[in-house]
Amino acid sequence: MIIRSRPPDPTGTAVSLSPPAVRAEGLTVVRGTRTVLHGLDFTVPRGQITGLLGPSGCGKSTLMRATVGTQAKVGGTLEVLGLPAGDAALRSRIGYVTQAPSVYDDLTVRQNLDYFAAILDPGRAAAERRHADVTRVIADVDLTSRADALAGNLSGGQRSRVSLAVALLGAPELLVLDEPTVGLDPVLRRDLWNLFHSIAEERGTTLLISSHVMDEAERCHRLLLMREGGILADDTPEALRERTGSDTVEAAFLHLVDEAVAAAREPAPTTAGKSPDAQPPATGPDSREETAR
Ligand SMILES: Nc1ncnc2c1ncn2[C@@H]1O[C@H](COP(=O)(O)OP(=O)(O)OP(=O)(O)O)[C@@H](O)[C@H]1O
Repeated sequence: MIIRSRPPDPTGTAVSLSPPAVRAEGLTVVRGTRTVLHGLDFTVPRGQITGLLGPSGCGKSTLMRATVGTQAKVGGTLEVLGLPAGDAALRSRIGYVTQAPSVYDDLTVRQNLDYFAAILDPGRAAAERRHADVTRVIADVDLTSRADALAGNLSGGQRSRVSLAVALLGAPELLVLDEPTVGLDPVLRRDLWNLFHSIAEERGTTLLISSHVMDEAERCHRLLLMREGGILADDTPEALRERTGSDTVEAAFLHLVDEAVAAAREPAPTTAGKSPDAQPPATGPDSREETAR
């Protein structure tokens, strides 16, 4: 189990010895015949919660799939915990929750977790450790009282939390959560965000969490704001609000969209900037776009 007692250092100085949790340079992804991520540059610092926000279809899930190594046709540089994304050594170090809960309906909550724990940490010798890990993650997601209920008899929100519990097994260093709070009531959403913060602060885990609910942005340490397959901003919520003179991250986002649209209307500068609207055509002759991992 990897538990880091050192709290995240907002200056980044104390963690500078380890590579960032995620480092992307010129990250490009092609899905079908379309380029859906256009040469992204960003880093995700360790031990913090980074929110990945943007409208539906902007590429959040694609970026997450690339990060966990399940996306084909990924070009450019993408390093995760210092290794190339998709490296086999990363499998036990990353927890990933997709948008659709992936649990067996005909097994109880505990049986689901026992099953996944046995894959992650097999063998009789590990039985006691597995039992403790399963009990811990069920408590983490507040499902102890439903541990013996069939997953198929749980509510949608409870099933999502079983998926989250699976991702927490083994205490991964990086948790990638694709819209974990979608469809949850406000109380559960608040409780889950409290859990995310305690995981980051007490265990030093890095969380990359997508959402298209802008009020969740305020709960993150850092934000990657996305639009149309590009990164519109990479900053803290406070800095974004300050920079744009906005009261909320949502207003800051809209301000940045307006800026990007206005910039795209201006005559092309000599070199393209980082704005997605200033990128060359998605199907340009960059050979990296066709490189499958
Ligand atoms: N299997 C696929 N084949 C081709 N294109 C796809 C596929 N899946 C997604 N896309 C396209 O890739 C782009 C990015 O999709 P993605 O699912 O990453 O967006 P998203 O920001 O996660 O959206 P949402 O918030 O609705 O989940 C979209 O334009 C989408 O149409």
